[in-house]
Amino acid sequence: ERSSKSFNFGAYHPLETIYSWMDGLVAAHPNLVTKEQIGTSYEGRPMYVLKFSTGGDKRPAIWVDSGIHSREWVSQATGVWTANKIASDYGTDASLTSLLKTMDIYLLILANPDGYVHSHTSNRMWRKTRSKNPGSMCRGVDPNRNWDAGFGGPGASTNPCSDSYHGPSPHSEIEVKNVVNLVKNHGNFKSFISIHAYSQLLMYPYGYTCNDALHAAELDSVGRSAVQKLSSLHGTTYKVGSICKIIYQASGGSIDWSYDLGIKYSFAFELRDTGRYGFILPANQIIPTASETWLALKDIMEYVRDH
Ligand SMILES: O=C(CO)C[C@@H](Cc1ccccc1)C(=O)O
Ligand SMILES: [Zn+2]
Repeated sequence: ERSSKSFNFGAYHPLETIYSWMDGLVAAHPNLVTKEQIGTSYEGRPMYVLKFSTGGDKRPAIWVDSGIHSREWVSQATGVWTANKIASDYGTDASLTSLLKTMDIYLLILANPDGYVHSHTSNRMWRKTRSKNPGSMCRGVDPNRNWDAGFGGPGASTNPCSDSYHGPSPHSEIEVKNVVNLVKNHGNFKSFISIHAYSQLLMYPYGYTCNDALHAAELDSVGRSAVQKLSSLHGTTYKVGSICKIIYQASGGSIDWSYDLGIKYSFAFELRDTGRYGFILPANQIIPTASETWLALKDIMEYVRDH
């Protein structure tokens, strides 16, 4: 079977390839990485988180998810590269090693597995889940409008055929429910980071309102520091701000839910680019994108570790 050595991080891979690569990563780093199934998707596919831990029980933890919107392929590819980076650098990168002495990292690479398969096999531009909507020919709920945070408010659609359809009720989507259950049962997450593409933005709550979050000033300064590190690698420029102010009002978003649950350090990345290729980012930009993004992720994680 393919060892993780020969894996091409600079390509977009189908679900099965990513899943078998995950098994290879776990096998190669048994004292650091475990794979936990957090549930299944609507169509019955397993949902796996990679847990990076050096011990303890329910240590303070950092959540990172990618691929909640299936068409944003550089997001899932960045998740794969990041998983490998953490496993490879543990033990040599002093800062990461010290972080993993006291904290755990949970990484959900394929947050929307059904949508990801659909975007590979049927419709490259598919964004939502693949659930059936009663009384409609249109499938799917926007998993980033389905969280119990300003649910159903402005910035989401009531139309099942819309790409921002919020669904019949909060957490109606099993893919969302699985994450909600894990995060609530764990109870010790300090940071919740969701990776999207594209626009080159680092955002913090809120999306459901343009009123400032209590910790907006702190989150803004953490964000600015992180994007400075990001830009230092290839000169890629990002904007920083609250979701509502920097792009648009969006209700039911994941990081609004995590923030209101008390997970202060909640952020959403919008990776490359700014519209030239959009969702169809050439594969030769995966590694540069993931590499620069890691500098920002690491900066945020170090801040969380130290505060
Ligand atoms: O998918 C997008 C393209 O990645 C933009 C994201 C912006 C967003 C991100 C986090 C929370 C709420 C909205 C969205 O509309 O859900
Ligand atoms: Zn998105």
